[in-house]
Amino acid sequence: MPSRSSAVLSDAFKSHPVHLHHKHPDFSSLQELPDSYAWSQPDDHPPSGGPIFASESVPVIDLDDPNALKLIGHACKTWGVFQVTNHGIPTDLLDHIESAGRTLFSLPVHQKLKAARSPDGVSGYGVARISSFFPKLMCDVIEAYQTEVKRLAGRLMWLMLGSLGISKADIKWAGPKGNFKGASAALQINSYPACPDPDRAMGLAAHTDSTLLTILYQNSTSGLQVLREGTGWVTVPPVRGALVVNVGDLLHILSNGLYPSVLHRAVVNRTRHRLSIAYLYGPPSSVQISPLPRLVGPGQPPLYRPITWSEYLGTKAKHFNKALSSVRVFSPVNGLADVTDHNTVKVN
Ligand SMILES: C=C1C[C@]23C[C@@]1(O)CC[C@H]2[C@@]12CCC[C@@](C)(C(=O)O1)[C@H]2[C@@H]3C(=O)O
Ligand SMILES: O=C(O)CCC(=O)C(=O)O
Ligand SMILES: [Fe+2]
Repeated sequence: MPSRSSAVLSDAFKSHPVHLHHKHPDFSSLQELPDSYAWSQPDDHPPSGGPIFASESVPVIDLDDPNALKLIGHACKTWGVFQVTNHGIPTDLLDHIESAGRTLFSLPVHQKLKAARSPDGVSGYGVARISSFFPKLMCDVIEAYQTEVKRLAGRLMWLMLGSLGISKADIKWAGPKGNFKGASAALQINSYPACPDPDRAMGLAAHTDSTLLTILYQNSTSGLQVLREGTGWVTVPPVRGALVVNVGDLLHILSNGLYPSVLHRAVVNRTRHRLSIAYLYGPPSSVQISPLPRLVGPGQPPLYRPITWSEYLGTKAKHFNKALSSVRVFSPVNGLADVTDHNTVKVN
């Protein structure tokens, strides 16, 4: 993570430090799920031993496909998530990051704690910041970074924006070369140890990312699930060499709700360790994100007020899954809840 990015992001948490006082168990030696990790959401949780089989699956898009722009637009509108192949990041490099992540997580707990993340920090070893919103613990860890995906993130931004009819002239903050040079980002490595009681545990609770987009590498153990309206939780199966792309809350705002951010979570596996690496990508610190003028008009008022990434992260740290609706300015006349608001997520 460039130091500039981390300054931008850590500023966001200065006023919302998260104090999580708990032990870091050595998962490799645990035979039973500790009570502090036992969740009680049986209805909301898949049975152990396999992915949910849905009739539809998350689109896998070949970036070399001449129809990639159209396919991406459709995926953003209908799923909020898709996988990409032929993205230009060599599989060898992905294997390399995975083994670097494994090496980090296999260190003894006391060594990992030497790099513990502070309550108002962004990087370091620890549980996800959203843990403070849940009474039970998740098997999740934060760590360092990689930068090769930045170029891919810029390319995906133009594909996603292009599919909305937005051109380089419309996004001044992409810089004179249009390469989003000033973009901020955080790289998070998540480790989900094998769990003796996966039906009662949670890897990472349901959330949307506070980003423009997130690029996620997952190893060969499945666990990522996205919420699909009318279907329920759908597993995003690992595809060798592919990367998952999530629409985040800031793209939701920028697109005036046309590309809704995707609610997702990670479940754990009884026998297999799972690793994922999330590249959380957002705008430069000074940029106010608001619905793009091209996407608003007489029949389509701007639905969200302007907000910087740092301010949005602060809002998320306070309101969690109600953050997006707290930024919303225009309420539908029929008084119905916005289907794209994720404020009805059940917690224990
Ligand atoms: C830039 C960021 C987004 C994030 C908070 C962070 O500073 C770095 C970690 C990100 C993450 C990953 C797991 C889920 C999440 C909600 C969390 O607790 O930490 C996201 C945050 C986010 O997108 O709001
Ligand atoms: O591990 C996963 O698949 C999900 C990780 C995630 O959602 C995140 O880091 O924001
Ligand atoms: Fe996420």
